[in-house]
Amino acid sequence: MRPDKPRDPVAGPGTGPEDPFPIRLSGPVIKGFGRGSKDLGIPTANIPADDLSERYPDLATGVYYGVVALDPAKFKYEGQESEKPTILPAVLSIGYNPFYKNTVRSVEIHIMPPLTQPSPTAEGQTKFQQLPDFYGTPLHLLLLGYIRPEYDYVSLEALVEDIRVDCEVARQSLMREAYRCYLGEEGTVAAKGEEERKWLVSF
Ligand SMILES: Cc1cc2nc3c(=O)[nH]c(=O)nc-3n(C[C@H](O)[C@H](O)[C@H](O)COP(=O)(O)O)c2cc1C
Ligand SMILES: Nc1ncnc2c1ncn2[C@@H]1O[C@H](COP(=O)(O)OP(=O)(O)O)[C@@H](O)[C@H]1O
Ligand SMILES: [Mg+2]
Repeated sequence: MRPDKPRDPVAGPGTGPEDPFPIRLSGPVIKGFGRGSKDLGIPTANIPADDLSERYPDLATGVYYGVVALDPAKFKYEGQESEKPTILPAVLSIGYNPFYKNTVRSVEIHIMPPLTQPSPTAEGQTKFQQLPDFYGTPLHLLLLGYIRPEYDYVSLEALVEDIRVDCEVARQSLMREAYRCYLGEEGTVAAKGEEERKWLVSF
């Protein structure tokens, strides 16, 4: 069960991602149990978790933050005109969803709006970003940090509120100079994270 204590506003070292991060994960967006949008109002793009245990046998289950890109041949983010994919902030869970007692591990990614836009999940708000569906679209994900373990919750509302806080922790963590460069925004140090950014947008 979720421990009853206040949450840290950021996660991971301020100096930038530390071993084993950044971690590259990718795959086509597949169907999950359909609970994200329907039960929680939080859509999560699921990608296959099959080769995780082989590639990262020690990767802890839990909640992570990172950045994602979607194949522009199949999905364009609002306002995106060119074939250059938009890199967006993301928060995700890797695990068994103890609240739902899943028996297989899943990777579920909630894609957030750019950091330059106001947060729709600031305290007191629960307007998680809802995009048009993009099932089947190839997705590249760069894991940059670990936030917390997965928990069971006393109620659905408690789970939703903790995921809202995860979104804020992810945002604040990614806002830091040493992480923001992975989003490839103007004004950030271009050289840093360049190789990872190149991989992110190559489909
Ligand atoms: C940031 C984030 C944190 C999550 N944390 C938990 C958690 O602590 N416990 C849990 O049971 N599920 C957690 N979930 C998973 C949700 O329960 C899951 O996304 C939901 O069941 C949707 O599943 P579906 O994609 O199969 O429809 C989390 C999801 C996200 C995106
Ligand atoms: N902000 C978002 N983040 C992730 N997926 C989103 C988002 N907005 C819409 N989607 C779409 O919603 C789908 C996920 O909804 P969800 O209810 O979790 O269903 P499933 O159980 O099939 O994963 C994604 O596969 C994607 O097509
Ligand atoms: Mg999902």
